[in-house]
Amino acid sequence: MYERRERKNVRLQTRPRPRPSSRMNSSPHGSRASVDILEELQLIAAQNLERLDINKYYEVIRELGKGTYGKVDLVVHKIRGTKMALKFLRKKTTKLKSFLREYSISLYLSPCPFIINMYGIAFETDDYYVFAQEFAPAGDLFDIIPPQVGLPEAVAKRCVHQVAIGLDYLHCKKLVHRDIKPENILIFDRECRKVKLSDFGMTRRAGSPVKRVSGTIPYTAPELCDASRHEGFCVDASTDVWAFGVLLFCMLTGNFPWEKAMPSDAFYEEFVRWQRRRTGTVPSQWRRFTDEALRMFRRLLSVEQERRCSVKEVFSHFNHCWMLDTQNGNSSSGGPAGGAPPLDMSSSSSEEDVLVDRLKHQSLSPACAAAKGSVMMDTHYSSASTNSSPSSTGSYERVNRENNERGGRMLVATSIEICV
Ligand SMILES: Nc1ncnc2c1ncn2[C@@H]1O[C@H](COP(=O)(O)OP(=O)(O)OP(=O)(O)O)[C@@H](O)[C@H]1O
Repeated sequence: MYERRERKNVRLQTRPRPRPSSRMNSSPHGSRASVDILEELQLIAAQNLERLDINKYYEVIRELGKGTYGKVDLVVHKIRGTKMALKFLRKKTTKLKSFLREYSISLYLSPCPFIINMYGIAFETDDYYVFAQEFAPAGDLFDIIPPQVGLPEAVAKRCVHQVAIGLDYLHCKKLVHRDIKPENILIFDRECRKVKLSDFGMTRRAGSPVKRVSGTIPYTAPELCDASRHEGFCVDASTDVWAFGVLLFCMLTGNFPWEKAMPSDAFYEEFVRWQRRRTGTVPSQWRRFTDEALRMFRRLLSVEQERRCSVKEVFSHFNHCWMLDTQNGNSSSGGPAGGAPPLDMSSSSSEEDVLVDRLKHQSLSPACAAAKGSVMMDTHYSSASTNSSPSSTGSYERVNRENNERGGRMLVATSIEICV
C-alpha cells in the first residue's frame, strides 16, 4: 500500500505570489522563472477542467498502482485506441490545488526525455481528479531489482544515468522531487534501456518552506529524519541527492543501507563513522564497492547537507567500475552510459511559451485530444534511449512512511548477508 502522508501533513506556507498574467516576462537570463510558468499552467488547467464520465472515453484494462491518495489505471482511449496511464487522485483526500500543482509540474517537466511524458488530458469525475500519462509497459524499477543481489552493474549504470539526467533537469528548473525511490522510476523494458522519472506529487520549488514530515523511509535524508527539529525545512535539492545515493545502493545490492538515517540505526551509525573518517574501516555492507564507487557514495551521501555534491557529479564516475565482484556481469563499466557527458536539457523561454500557448488553445478533455488526433504534447523531445538488463525485488521491500513506522517486513543490509 502506498501512502503519501506528507501530502496530509505538509502544507506550503502561504506567501505573496505574483499574479499570473496572460503574457509572462522572461527572466534576465532569457528563461521564464518556473514560478511564473507553473502558476500559469495551473491557472489554465483550472479554467479548463471538465467533469466527465470516465467510461465514455476509456476502457479500463487493469490497475497499475495504488496509493492512499488514489490509483493509476492502464486504460485504452475508446476512440483513438491509445493506451494511457490515468492517475486518479481521490477528491476526499486531495485538494484541487494539489492536483493542479502535480499536473502542472508534470506537464512542465515532460519535455525531458527522462521524465514521464504527458498527454494534454486532465479532468474530474464525481470522486476523482484525473490526468493522463504515457504508459510505462515494464512497470517501475522496484519490480526488477533482485532482492539481496541487486542489478548487474551495467544495467544499474544505464538506469542511474537516465535518472540522473532527469533529476538534474528538474534541479536546473529549481524544483525538488522529494520522493526519489525505485517505485517512482518507471521503466519501459526490463533492461532499463528506457527509464523515466515520475510522480511529482511532492515536488516543490527549491526554497519553499515545508513542515517536518512525520515518519521516515530509508531514502529520507538525515536532516529530515531529525525528530528534534520542529521548525520545518526549506526545500532543497540536496535531499534528492541523498535519496539518489540510497537508490544507487539499493539498485546495486538489493538491500537498503539502513532503515532510517538516524543515530539509533546501527547500520547508519557505522556508515557515519566511516563517512566522517572516524574509522578507516569500511562498513561491512559497503565492502563490495570499489574505491571509486565509495568516493562517489561519500559525496552523494555526505551527512552534512551543504557538503553534498550535485546529482551531476555522478556523471564523472561512469567510466570506473563500481563493484568489486564480477558476478552478475558486474565487471562492466556501464556500457553506453559510461562516461557520457550530461545532456543540456534546459529548455528555452520560447519552448516554455509554446507549452503555455498550446495549453491555452487546447481543451484538457479526452474528447478534444481525440478529435485533434494529438497523442502527446508536441513539445516533447524525442525520447532518447540508452541501454541494458535486470529482474525482481524482495529482501528489500516497497516502503512508505507508514509501513516503515510500523516496522514492516523490510530488511536492511546486514553484515551476515553482505560481508564479502
Ligand atoms: N505511467 C505509468 N505507467 C506504468 N505504471 C505506472 C505509471 N504511473 C504509475 N505507475 C505505477 O503506479 C505506481 C503508483 O504511481 P504513483 O507513484 O504516481 O502514485 P502515488 O500514489 O503518488 O504513489 P506514492 O504514494 O508511492 O508516491 C507506481 O509505483 C507504478 O508502479
